[in-house]
Amino acid sequence: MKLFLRLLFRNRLAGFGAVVLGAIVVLAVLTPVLPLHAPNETNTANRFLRPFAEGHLLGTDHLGRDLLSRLMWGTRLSLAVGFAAALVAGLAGAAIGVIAGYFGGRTDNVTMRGVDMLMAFPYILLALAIVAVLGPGLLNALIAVAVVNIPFFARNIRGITVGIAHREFIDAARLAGMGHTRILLTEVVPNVVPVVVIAMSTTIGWMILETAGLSFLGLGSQPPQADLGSMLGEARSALITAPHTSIVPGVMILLIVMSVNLLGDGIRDALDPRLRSGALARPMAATRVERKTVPAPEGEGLLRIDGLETQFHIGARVYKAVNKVSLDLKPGECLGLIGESGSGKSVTALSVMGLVASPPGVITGGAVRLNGQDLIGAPYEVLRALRGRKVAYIFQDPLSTLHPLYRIGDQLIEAIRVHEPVSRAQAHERAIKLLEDVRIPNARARARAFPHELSGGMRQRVGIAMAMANDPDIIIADEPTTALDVTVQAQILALLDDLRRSRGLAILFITHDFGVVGQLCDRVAVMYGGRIVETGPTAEVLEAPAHPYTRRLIACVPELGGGRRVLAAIPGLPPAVDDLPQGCAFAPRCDKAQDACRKGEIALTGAARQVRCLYPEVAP
Ligand SMILES: Nc1ncnc2c1ncn2[C@@H]1O[C@H](COP(=O)(O)OP(=O)(O)OP(=O)(O)O)[C@@H](O)[C@H]1O
Repeated sequence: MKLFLRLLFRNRLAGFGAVVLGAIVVLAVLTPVLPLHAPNETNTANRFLRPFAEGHLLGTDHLGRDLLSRLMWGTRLSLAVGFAAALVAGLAGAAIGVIAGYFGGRTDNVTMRGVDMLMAFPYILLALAIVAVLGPGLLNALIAVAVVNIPFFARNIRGITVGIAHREFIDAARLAGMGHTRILLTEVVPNVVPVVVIAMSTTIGWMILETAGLSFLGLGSQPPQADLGSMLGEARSALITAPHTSIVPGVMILLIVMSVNLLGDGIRDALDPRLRSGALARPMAATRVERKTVPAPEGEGLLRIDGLETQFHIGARVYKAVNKVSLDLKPGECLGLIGESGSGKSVTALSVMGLVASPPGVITGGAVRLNGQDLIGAPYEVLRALRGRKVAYIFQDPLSTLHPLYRIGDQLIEAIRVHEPVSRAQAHERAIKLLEDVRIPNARARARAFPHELSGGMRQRVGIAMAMANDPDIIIADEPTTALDVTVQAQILALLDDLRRSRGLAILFITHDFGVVGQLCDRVAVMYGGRIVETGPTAEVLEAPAHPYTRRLIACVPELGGGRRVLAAIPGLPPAVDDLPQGCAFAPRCDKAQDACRKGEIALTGAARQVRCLYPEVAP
């Protein structure tokens, strides 16, 4: 709740709306105890008194009734009717939407076609027709406004429910033997409530306006009862001679609707977790850079990452995903980057080409040098020219990176032609050659396939072919074999190894599996809590790990024919990167940790083999 209020008031306009609406609601609630004239007390001798007349702060209307008093009572009524109509429309619409979306089939067809029929009428005509049937009166106006708004809620909520009804947690609830009512109440409804609240908060203003419209036409509140719409309606004939009688309720309607809408927008933004993390904001073309100093290069190399710091800024929280990471990659070399889930491997890899989404990502320090050229903060055009051309990526799930509606051949042709002005026919021949290079059988026919027609292993080969399309110098492979079975995994690793040897490719290989590192990588860097904790030649690190974390990671890998060995899981969880402990981040899970490990900054020491540990297993 505190977070919600903070997010809400961060939006100044929403805060302004909340203050104005709050003041109006408080006044409306206090109206019966305020020292006001009776709202219906007529005094024809005092007709159309101007504002600030004695005893009548806002003047009087055509029957000499006190405008201030009528305004307060009218506001009270209009607010109550608007809120009640929103509540009725929201609850009824949500119930229809949830039932139609959850049960689907005929239930969905019948209810939604009924809703469509309601929507086919212009809403104000429909409201007029309903009031004409029920008869004029405030309650009937409320019913009419609620009914014409039900379709809006029903369609919205049905859409959300259809998405939820096929999710795994609903299937799990069904498998657990839960009945429909229980699933609806405990699984579906809690997921749609925020959407209902958001939709209601943004439509209350509209409903207040519609109710006022019906009252203005004489179909809502009946004389002498005042609501804002009827006050406007009665003042219509004196619009020129006594404009204040129209202006007073008009300004109040404006204030209420404006403040409700501003507040509604703020509530929507504060409640939507995607907006909160910036996921729906349009990401910048390259990661935002806010670095104060540029570190000097620490050595040569095709790719040098020096003291890279990448953070996620979400509200007041700062997630230090990558914390002063330095790595280097030579031509033709394969460097493994290993660590548990959440250790910062992917964010490191994406930072290289400025691909971390901003907001919320920010590169706050360090340098990434490709052949000596610093890429951090480089203009977008420079990065774009290098992406795919010099540095290409392969991701874990090719199904999510390949376009589902284009043939793989066409996607390869597009990848080639982004960087090279070759004809389509030439690009097509190159695409076939690439597919052959990644050992896709019958490449010419396969080029006409859509991604869903290929197996996981074949798709990953296409992913590799896409990465190779422009003959890059470096491939950054982010867990490319995690989703594949071991046989296919071995084939893909062999393919990558062949490609790197035949083409002199450098590979940054991200994985959480030491077995994979052992097969492919010359050197390995171990990451934990956003920092490198150990680096060195793969064989040496595997043979004699220096950091207790590396030792525990290696101990988790089963060995074929390795005899009976206990696979020791690492106790505890990796640290939250928005709340990293002092000293060594692994200390809370380490069986060798001493007091000194929990203080200050622990340096990465050593040369060819480096370790960030005060009590390493072996001296680096
Ligand atoms: N958009 C984001 N907002 C906030 N934190 C994020 C965001 N993206 C990543 N993080 C955090 O950054 C840290 C590093 O994430 P990263 O994806 O690099 O880990 P990883 O080691 O690649 O894990 P995995 O193997 O699961 O991909 C994690 O703690 C993660 O929670």
